[in-house]
Amino acid sequence: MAIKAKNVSLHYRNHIALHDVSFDLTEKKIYGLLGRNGAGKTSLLSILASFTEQSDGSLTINGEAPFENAEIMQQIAFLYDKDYSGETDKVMAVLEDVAHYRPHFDMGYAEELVGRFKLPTDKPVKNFSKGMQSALNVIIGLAGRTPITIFDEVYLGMDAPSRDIFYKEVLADQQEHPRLMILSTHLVSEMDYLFDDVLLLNKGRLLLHEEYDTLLAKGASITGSADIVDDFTKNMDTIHETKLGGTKSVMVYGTLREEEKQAAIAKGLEIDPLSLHELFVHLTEEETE
Ligand SMILES: Nc1ncnc2c1ncn2[C@@H]1O[C@H](COP(=O)(O)OP(=O)(O)OP(=O)(O)O)[C@@H](O)[C@H]1O
Repeated sequence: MAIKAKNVSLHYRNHIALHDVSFDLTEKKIYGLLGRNGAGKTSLLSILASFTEQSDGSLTINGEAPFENAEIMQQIAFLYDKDYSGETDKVMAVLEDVAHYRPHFDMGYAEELVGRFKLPTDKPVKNFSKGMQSALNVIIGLAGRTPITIFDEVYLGMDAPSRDIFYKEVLADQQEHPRLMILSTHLVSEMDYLFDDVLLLNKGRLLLHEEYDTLLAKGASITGSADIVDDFTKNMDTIHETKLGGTKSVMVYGTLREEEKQAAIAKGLEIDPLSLHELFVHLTEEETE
């Protein structure tokens, strides 16, 4: 499976939702797609899932354009906040329906997950709570074992224990049946351990695509006496600052070389790693905030 996006833009009537987005996703791993509200995550995923066509640029999946391409659509599962208000069938009937058009669907696993999420089997899906409907989407996505599986903020309404089951199952099933999986989210601190790679969208532009470990290695917080911190970080890319009395803490982005770290420690500065949550918040912060 290879997804290649080259200078993809998407314009709605009077709004540019995606601007010049380029990336290659070529491995069977878990890609985390992060972005604030309105960053363009759903717009991008809709193009990948062939629901929408880009206005400019090219997007190919295994070398072909996905839009209205039945063969490519077979290879992709797009799970999103679906409206089940008209679904009069019960959960097992819905899953059997899905299994008909998903060649890799594992009904045994789906039934196991219905039990794990404690979904009622005796009432129509339209009467499920929001969190139960989201769990059904998770089950369809996991048991479908589709080569490209996309979960677009699929956890909406799920309580913390249910989300925890979702995350654990993603990891366990991905281990057994690797596929190219994309998880879009803004629950970054809760899900960061799932990601092999991170793509960060900001205002319709792709700010970065990095391996998770590489990205984390680029962030650091440097704390100490304000004037020493200022001097040490004056040529660095600063993404956030806090000051308390004479002590200052500066978050920097970019790779801090080993000798720079040693020099900082020698000056009495403290260097700490940043979390993905901190990088997400500060890299996407408005200038004026
Ligand atoms: N059909 C549409 N017509 C006009 N503008 C739209 C349409 N759909 C989305 N947009 C706009 O495009 C931008 C990106 O929206 P999108 O839903 O892709 O963001 P998102 O990152 O998924 O956001 P969220 O995290 O809030 O779900 C937003 O400003 C949104 O208002």
